[in-house]
Amino acid sequence: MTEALEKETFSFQTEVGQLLEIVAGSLYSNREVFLRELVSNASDACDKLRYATLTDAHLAPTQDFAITLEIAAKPKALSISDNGIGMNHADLLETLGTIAKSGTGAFIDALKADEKDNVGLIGQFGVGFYAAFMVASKVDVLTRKAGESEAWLWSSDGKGAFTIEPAERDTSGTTVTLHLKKDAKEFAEEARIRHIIKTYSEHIGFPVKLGDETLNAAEALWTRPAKDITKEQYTEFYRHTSHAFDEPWHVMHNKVEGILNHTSLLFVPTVQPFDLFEPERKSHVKLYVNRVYISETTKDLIPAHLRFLRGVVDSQDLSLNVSREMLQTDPQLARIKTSITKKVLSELKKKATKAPEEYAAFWGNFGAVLKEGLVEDTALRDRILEVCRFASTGAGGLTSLTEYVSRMKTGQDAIYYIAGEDAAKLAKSPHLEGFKAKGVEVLLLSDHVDEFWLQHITEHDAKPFKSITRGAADLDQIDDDEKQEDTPKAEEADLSMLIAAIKAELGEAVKDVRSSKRLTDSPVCLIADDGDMDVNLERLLKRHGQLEHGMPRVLELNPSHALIAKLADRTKSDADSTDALLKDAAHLLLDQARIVEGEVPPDPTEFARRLGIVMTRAFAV
Ligand SMILES: Nc1ncnc2c1ncn2[C@@H]1O[C@H](COP(=O)(O)OP(=O)(O)OP(=O)(O)O)[C@@H](O)[C@H]1O
Repeated sequence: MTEALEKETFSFQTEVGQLLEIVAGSLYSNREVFLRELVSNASDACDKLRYATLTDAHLAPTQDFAITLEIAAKPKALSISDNGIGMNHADLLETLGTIAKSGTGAFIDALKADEKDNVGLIGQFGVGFYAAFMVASKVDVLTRKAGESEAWLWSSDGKGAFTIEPAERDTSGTTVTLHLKKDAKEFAEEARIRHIIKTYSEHIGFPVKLGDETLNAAEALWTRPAKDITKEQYTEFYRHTSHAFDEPWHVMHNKVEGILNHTSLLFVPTVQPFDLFEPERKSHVKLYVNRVYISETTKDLIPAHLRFLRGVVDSQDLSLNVSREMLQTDPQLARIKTSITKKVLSELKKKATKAPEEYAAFWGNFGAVLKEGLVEDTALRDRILEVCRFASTGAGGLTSLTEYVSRMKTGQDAIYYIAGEDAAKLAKSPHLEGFKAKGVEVLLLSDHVDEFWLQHITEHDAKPFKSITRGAADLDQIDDDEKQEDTPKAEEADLSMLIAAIKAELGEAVKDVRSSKRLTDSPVCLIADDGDMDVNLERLLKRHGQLEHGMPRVLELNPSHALIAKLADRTKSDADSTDALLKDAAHLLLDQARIVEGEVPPDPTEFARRLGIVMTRAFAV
């Protein structure tokens, strides 16, 4: 028997402690949202119990599901009760002392880094239950889990610790009592509470009561015809179901009738949810069967690459007895999933065409997620590619592949791209010089996922994708925008001698040394040889420990650069293999190319020594 008869004291998980300090201390302009958070939790608890009664009818509460508010005048307090699933001792320990939410660490770091925007950040994260401490100096949670006989009282002043002790409760469910802070007494006024519920909780599926009065419509919003629903009502519902604070960027409310009836009310958020890039890649759309909540976070309903969606899907045609485990193999659900995915993609396509600027904001938030679908959803790959947008060296803003192809030059037979970590840095890469000079557009791919979909999709519209940091850049066959001025170049023969000398000096540090066609301003750059792994992919794999050593790269020299021309000249006139300055220059050129790529020279001391020598020579004149 694990029952504890005494009052026990526990410390909050460190992150909760930090969070509570901020929550309690912040002058939150919008702090009435605490009530929405607690009503949401109560509604979730009712949803969960209703689901549990499907398999165990004994668990059903004696009264209809409802959320009941009570106000105490002296001392001022507000309580929120539900006859939902309730919590036992283990649940309390697990949920009301810790934050199980993924992304918490990153969130706390962001809070620490940006003290000014605490409030905005808290809004994005959604503090859930802990929002109670914005208005309460002490919070009591009296709860009894459905199917169990013991009740528990959880209590805390939000200052580092909480207590749990055995208690009495006649029925299962939870009552959260807020002992209001001095400056939060307004939340013990009926009119204020009535207004808050109307504003924030009008359309949740359960009645919220104050005395005999029901304060909300208590009708699942998605069951109403879209034409009767206002923008504000959608926003309220979005915030409620997803514990969000932003406006939805886009609302999709669809009723599909026919072989497989289902209604979906889906939202694309305006801001990135915190757990977007967590490894679990959880979906947050709630599945209902005929208005009975079944589950959230199921990949069987929403593919991982649409995990930014929030909202609900309700179908009359799924079996109510479907267990969460059985969802995985339910063919009906698989069909709903495909239908929703197609619908979302077609809505995104419309947005991308009609409102490209708005779409750019969406793309900035969720493009990297959506592109995961290029790898995972082979059936809808083309449709996903259609709504993909890319930064490029072209006409500013983002471009689609179709637009890119329409701008390709005569003689250009590939879709050129450069991949790296940061689009702004990529835009300055020396590899682009020759392409810019010719007016050939290059896509700037800066999401990790880009390297992976490019392994699967090798061409678009019969044009192959080609990395400009790998293999030869054959720009000669592409028509020039305008005739290039002929810049003086190192003589072919001299250049060959220089190349041979540098190759000999650098040895195995490089795979080869070649004359470059892609450089116009920079003296050198590094590329991956044809058939070798592209530079950025190699870097990513190394960082994730999936690759120990990279391949040596090819060092390209710009024959039109004054430095290279001088060096070539020097090799000719002084073809002495013991020329120390030339040797230093060879290493410096390689290190320079590495630095431009954001890498550190492997031997910084040697690099500094050589640079010192060369600079001394330069100033000695
Ligand atoms: N009224 C309640 N009845 C039963 N369980 C509850 C209740 N309130 C909170 N809980 C439990 O505590 C957990 C934590 O609640 P909290 O509001 O902090 O986060 P959440 O609801 O899981 O996340 P979010 O608020 O971001 O959706 C809930 O997931 C639930 O398990």
